[in-house]
Amino acid sequence: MNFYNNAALVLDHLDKNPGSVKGSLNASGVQVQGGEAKRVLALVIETLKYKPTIASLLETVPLGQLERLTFPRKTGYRQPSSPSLLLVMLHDLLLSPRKKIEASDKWPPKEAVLRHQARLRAELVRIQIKAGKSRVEDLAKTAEGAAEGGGCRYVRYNGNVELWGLEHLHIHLKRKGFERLPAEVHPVPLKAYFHDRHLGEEVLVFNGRTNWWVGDEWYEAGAVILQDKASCMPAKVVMEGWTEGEGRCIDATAAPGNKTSYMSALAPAASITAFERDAKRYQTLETMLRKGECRNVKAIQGDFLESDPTGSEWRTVTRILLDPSCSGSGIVNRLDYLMENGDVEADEVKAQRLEKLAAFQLQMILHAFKFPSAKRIVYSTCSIHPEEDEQVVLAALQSKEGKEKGWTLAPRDEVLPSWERRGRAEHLDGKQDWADSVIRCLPEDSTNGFFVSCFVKADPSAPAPAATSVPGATKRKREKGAAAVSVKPAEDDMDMDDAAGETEAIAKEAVAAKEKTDAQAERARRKKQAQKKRRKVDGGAEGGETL
Ligand SMILES: C[S@@+](CC[C@H](N)C(=O)[O-])C[C@H]1O[C@@H](n2cnc3c(N)ncnc32)[C@H](O)[C@@H]1O
Repeated sequence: MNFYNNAALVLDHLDKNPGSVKGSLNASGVQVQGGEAKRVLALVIETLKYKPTIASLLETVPLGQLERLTFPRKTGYRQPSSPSLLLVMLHDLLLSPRKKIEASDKWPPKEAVLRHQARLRAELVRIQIKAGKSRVEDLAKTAEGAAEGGGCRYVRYNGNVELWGLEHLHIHLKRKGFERLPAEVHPVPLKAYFHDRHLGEEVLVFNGRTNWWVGDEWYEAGAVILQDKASCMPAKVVMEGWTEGEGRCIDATAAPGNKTSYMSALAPAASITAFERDAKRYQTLETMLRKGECRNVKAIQGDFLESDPTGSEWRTVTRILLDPSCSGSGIVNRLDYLMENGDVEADEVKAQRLEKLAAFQLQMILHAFKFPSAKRIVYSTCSIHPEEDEQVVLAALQSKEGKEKGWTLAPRDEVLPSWERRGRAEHLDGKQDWADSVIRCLPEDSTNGFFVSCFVKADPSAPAPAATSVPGATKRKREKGAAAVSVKPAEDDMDMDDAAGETEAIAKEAVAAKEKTDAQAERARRKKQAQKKRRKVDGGAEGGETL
């Protein structure tokens, strides 16, 4: 497609010979005139405005590596791995008003880019969130801002990879020309870093434009992991004060495994079970755990809600992390909100979607409450909606299960106390101490939009009830309140470190998921009946984990 090839040629020329865009058009040998020349120039200028944004996208979605296509010279196609060709196509697909590559669908470079468009769009949203921009157009300004100092990038040192220690990482970074600063400085200088004051020594903060890890041996070995600060928080809070011999831990909704991997590194002696319901995401989890050398984690492909909390295998579980499917970040919805302004129908769809997600989230918490030895349950979302955050927490605290078992919120002292942005009391029955107990994060904090809460048992010393499980038995009681709208969002699950989801599809998928859930519930009911019959025949044997 000559239009894009021509614009790419001009950009290539500009890269090598800085000068005026018009001058480059003439000097690059591109044969266009009149209206077509103006069109090429406009594309070049617009692409230049967003170049840092597109470059960041290509770091995370390395199309040049993912698509190893070559085209015979005679076709006139440039390699899609040519950075400039990708730049101009990505500009048109993601950042132009039409959001479209103006070429035939059969043009191989376009086909190659479109294969990754869902991931690219999700990554763009992530960049937008990080930059705190409500409109994609504002990223052009961000690019200029980034040149002067930009946002932050968080790198977590993974102590599980035993070959190297944290001190060696500092030496490695020094060799790469980075200065370790004794305290926070904002904006972070391009060639400096410091450790995060809320999370501790293992989380290092760099300038948002740094990418030293690309091709770096530490990164390749899994000894450093790129993980947003907010996404580190739940793991840190759930493992707070963990002591050896204390009991087992569960990550109930684990894939892709960022938080599991951090839990594992924080307490290498802890025995952690990671549940993941979705088969494809389970594969990603396994890869992540293998790469991160999480030797203390056992991954299970299964539904956390189908585990039997009183089964012998789970009786010693003391800590549970719940980071369930959510609206895919409240920030995305903040953008939706701006687009949907005044659109009553869209508001209704949004409200229904949130209601269903909240019901599912509550169901997960109430299930976790049933683990007899549990004393610390962290519930987090990458949503900024109180419907999925404080209101779910409040419903859990006010539930029969929550009250009977004495669940309350951990005091602020135990939940990253120095983090200033806390919860909203108006959604927590006006209780300021509860609001202070929970954490909120916003893009203004140089993190993704996030929510973290921590339930603790008022009397953790209360004796655990005796095991009541039967081999192979599945206990899947529906929770009061959650039962009527029980929903398991399926493919809409999204974590901000996992840019694979398309949040726009949530509403439709939630409805589809509900139908699926109803069918599953019916199957589970039949299975239970059959098990009951079998148990009668077996005479009720003891023990055994259930899934
Ligand atoms: C927000 S993501 C979790 C991100 C993960 N904690 C991380 O930091 O990498 C939610 C995950 O939970 C899974 N999930 C949702 N409901 C589940 C359930 N009932 N049992 C097990 N996994 C579930 C989804 O498939 C999805 O992979």
